Amino acid sequence: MADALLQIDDLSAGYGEAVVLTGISLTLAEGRTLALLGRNGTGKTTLINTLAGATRQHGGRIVLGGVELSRQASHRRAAAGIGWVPQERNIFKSLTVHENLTAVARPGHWTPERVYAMFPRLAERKGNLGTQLSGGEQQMLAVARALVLNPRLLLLDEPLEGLAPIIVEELLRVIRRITQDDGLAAIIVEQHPQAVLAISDDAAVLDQGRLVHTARADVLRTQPEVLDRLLGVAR
Ligand SMILES: Nc1ncnc2c1ncn2[C@@H]1O[C@H](COP(=O)(O)OP(=O)(O)OP(=O)(O)O)[C@@H](O)[C@H]1O
Repeated sequence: MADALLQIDDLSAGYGEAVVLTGISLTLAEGRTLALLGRNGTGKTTLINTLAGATRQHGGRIVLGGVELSRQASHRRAAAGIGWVPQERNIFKSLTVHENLTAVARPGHWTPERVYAMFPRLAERKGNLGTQLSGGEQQMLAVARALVLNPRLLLLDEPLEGLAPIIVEELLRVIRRITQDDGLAAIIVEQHPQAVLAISDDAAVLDQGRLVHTARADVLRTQPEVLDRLLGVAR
C-alpha cells in the first residue's frame, strides 16, 4: 500500500543471536488501530519493542511515514513519530505527574493541558510523584506521556493488564477517543481480544513469531471459532 503510515516488510528480530520474529509483513494506514493478538510468548511484545527500537533486528524493513526506522536508535524513532507505552509502563517515578509530561512534551496537538482534560484523574494528581500513583493512574500517565510526544503511531503493550474493571473502562474510553475521534494510528497488544477488537479497525494474530492471521477487527469479533483456534479463547 503506497500511502500506508507504517510498512513492515519481511521483518525478523529477537534478542542477541536469538530470532523470535520471522517473516513479518504488515501495513497500517494513517489513523487506523490494529489489535495485535496471540497466545503467551508468541512475540507480541517483541514486535512492539522492535518497532520502538528495543530489540535486535536481524532482517527486513520498518518504514514510518516514508522514513526507514530499521537501524535508528529509540530516541530517533520517538522523534520520527513512535509513541511507545511499554508493558512495564516506565514512568519517571521520582518526578511528579506534571514533570513526567513536561520532561518529554514536544510541540503539537497534545499539550499537557489537553491530556489533563482527557484524564481528569491525572489533573487531580498533577503534583503527586509517580510513586504515589495507583497502578491505573501510572498506566494513564504512561499513555499521557506518549501522547505529549505528539506521535504519529501509538504503541500500547497490554495497557489493560492488571487494572481494576472501572479503570479498564476508563482507559478503553480514552484510547477509543484518541484513536477514533482524533485519528491517531495505534497498535494495541492484548491477551483478551474482545475489549480491544471492539475499539480496533484491524487485527493481526501472531503464533510462534509469525503472522498467522489478519482480518478486520469487526469480522474477527464475530468469529468465536477462529478466535478459539488462534488464541484458545472464544470470548
Ligand atoms: N529479553 C529477552 N531475551 C531473550 N528472549 C526473550 C526476551 N524477551 C522475550 N523473549 C522470548 O521471546 C519470545 C516472545 O516473547 P514476547 O514477550 O514477545 O511474547 P508475547 O506474545 O508478548 O507474550 P506475553 O503475552 O506473555 O507477554 C518468548 O519465547 C520469550 O521467551
